[in-house]
Amino acid sequence: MVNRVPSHGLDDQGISTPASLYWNLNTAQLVEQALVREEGVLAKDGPLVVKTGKHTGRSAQDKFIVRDGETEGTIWWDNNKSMSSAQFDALREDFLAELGSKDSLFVADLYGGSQPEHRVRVRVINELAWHNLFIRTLLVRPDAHELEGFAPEFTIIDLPSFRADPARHGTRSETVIAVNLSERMILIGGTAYAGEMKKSVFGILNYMLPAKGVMPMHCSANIGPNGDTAVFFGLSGTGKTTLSADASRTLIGDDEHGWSDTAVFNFEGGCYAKMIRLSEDAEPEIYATTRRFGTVLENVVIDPETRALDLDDNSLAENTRGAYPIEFIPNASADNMGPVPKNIVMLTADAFGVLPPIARLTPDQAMYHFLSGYTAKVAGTEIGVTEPEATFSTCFGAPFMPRHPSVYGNLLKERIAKGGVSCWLVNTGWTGGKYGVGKRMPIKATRALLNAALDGSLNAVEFRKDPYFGFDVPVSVPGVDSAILDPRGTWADGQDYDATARKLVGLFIANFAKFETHVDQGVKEAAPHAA
Ligand SMILES: Nc1ncnc2c1ncn2[C@@H]1O[C@H](COP(=O)(O)OP(=O)(O)O)[C@@H](O)[C@H]1O
Ligand SMILES: C=C(OP(=O)(O)O)C(=O)O
Ligand SMILES: [Mn+2]
Repeated sequence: MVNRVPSHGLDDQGISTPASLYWNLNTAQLVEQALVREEGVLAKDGPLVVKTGKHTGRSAQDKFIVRDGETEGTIWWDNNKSMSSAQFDALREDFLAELGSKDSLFVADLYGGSQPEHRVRVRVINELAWHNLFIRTLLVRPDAHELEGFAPEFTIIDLPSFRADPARHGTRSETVIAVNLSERMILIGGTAYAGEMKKSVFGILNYMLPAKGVMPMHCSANIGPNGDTAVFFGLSGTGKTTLSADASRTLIGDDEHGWSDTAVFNFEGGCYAKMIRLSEDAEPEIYATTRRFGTVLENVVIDPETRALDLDDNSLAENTRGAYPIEFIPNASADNMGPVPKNIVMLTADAFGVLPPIARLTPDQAMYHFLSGYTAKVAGTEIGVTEPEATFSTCFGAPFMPRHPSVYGNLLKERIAKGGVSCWLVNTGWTGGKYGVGKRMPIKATRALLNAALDGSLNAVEFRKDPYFGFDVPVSVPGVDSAILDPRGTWADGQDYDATARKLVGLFIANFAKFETHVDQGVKEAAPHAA
């Protein structure tokens, strides 16, 4: 087994363990290890299939940032939970003791960030081979030469079997994601959901890059045939991954990017797609990744005999996931980078049936919607609960933003002010009125509208002003059923639509109150009105 110990070993970092250390194993070696250690099984066509147990998604309430001299004045504490240095010290001591009790550990040296001058060197130490495979698949893989002298700037220790102690560590539960920005260490324990690792690296870059004048973004990105980059902001489930994989455009990445003076660059080197009810017809590129070696499938149900996948089975999780290297998508950028954007798309999944499937935004409206970060969930699964649930998550990613939203907002504002960028709001949510009646927007319709927006042809059609939100909505678009362009028309009773629209406007206005003092008059006036 290739297992070259790098020049900067764990001893350099004050970490000592009798465990066998597996350094920078490749995909085949890590899959082999995962199977030998019975961490997962192989699916029919090659993917490694694993279960994460209790945690099948992120534990946002269990994430903490250490509050110290470095972070006191730089972190947006209203949105980030704090941990004291003493609590972190105790946690680190216990993590290091636990490392000492392991027989084997897997270590990967990786980059967060594709643009060389803006990346961060991250070392990830895992107790699970499949977690090591996951993070190696998701982040940017250094070449053999770069690995030799690799000196980590940040270290992540990821121990799913660790149990945090609320009394000793100040945590809320046995689960902990503790981020120490001055010691440059992240400790993840008590959860096996692999997405926690990649989003931790996102948090690091979201903290560091604004100081270098780079805008970090929770978005996907791709490049059109004319070299026109588009970025797609959106909260989880709004369609970043789905819509960015489009055969007619070159994929830069599906989730986390930086916008520097010269480029849009992926923070990652892999994608993390939702697998639940994935359709081969609507998402052929992503579907194909479920049929090859190198993909890691989390909580996807598999027949123990035939090893066939059942992507429709949500018995282990609704949030079933697939991780694969970006080159598994046929038309992916070789360097995970593209030119600065021509189009900014804000994705939302509106469950109220109020927002149109596409709208054109002025720069002020774009700022308003960026700071609002609206999406919605359909009502809960309990019988009788029919009201959709609105979520406002600023910058379309509040859980990942260590700094105040105005920091990210101002970076966006500067970029839009330079000119040459068109902004769009795209609703991938539910049409046709109240939930129960409504249907999710067909992926093909969303793609058709997006492509018309991105290739410029949408600018040639007739627009109307939305009476509530004030943005421009196309009246008809070639190749798209005009009926879906006007949400009010899809409701059985227009007055029901109006009542629901007024309610949603009220939610927007109440949510935006906290930003009023941070924005100028133009952005304030971009607020919706209860017409
Ligand atoms: N019109 C649509 N646009 C995008 N996704 C849709 C649409 N309709 C249904 N979906 C489904 O919604 C989910 C979007 O998730 P995903 O692309 O992973 O979002 P994100 O990457 O923003 O978290 C996928 O499961 C996709 O199949
Ligand atoms: C990985 C995640 O991101 P997204 O759902 O936006 O793809 C997540 O939220 O855990
Ligand atoms: Mn995604």
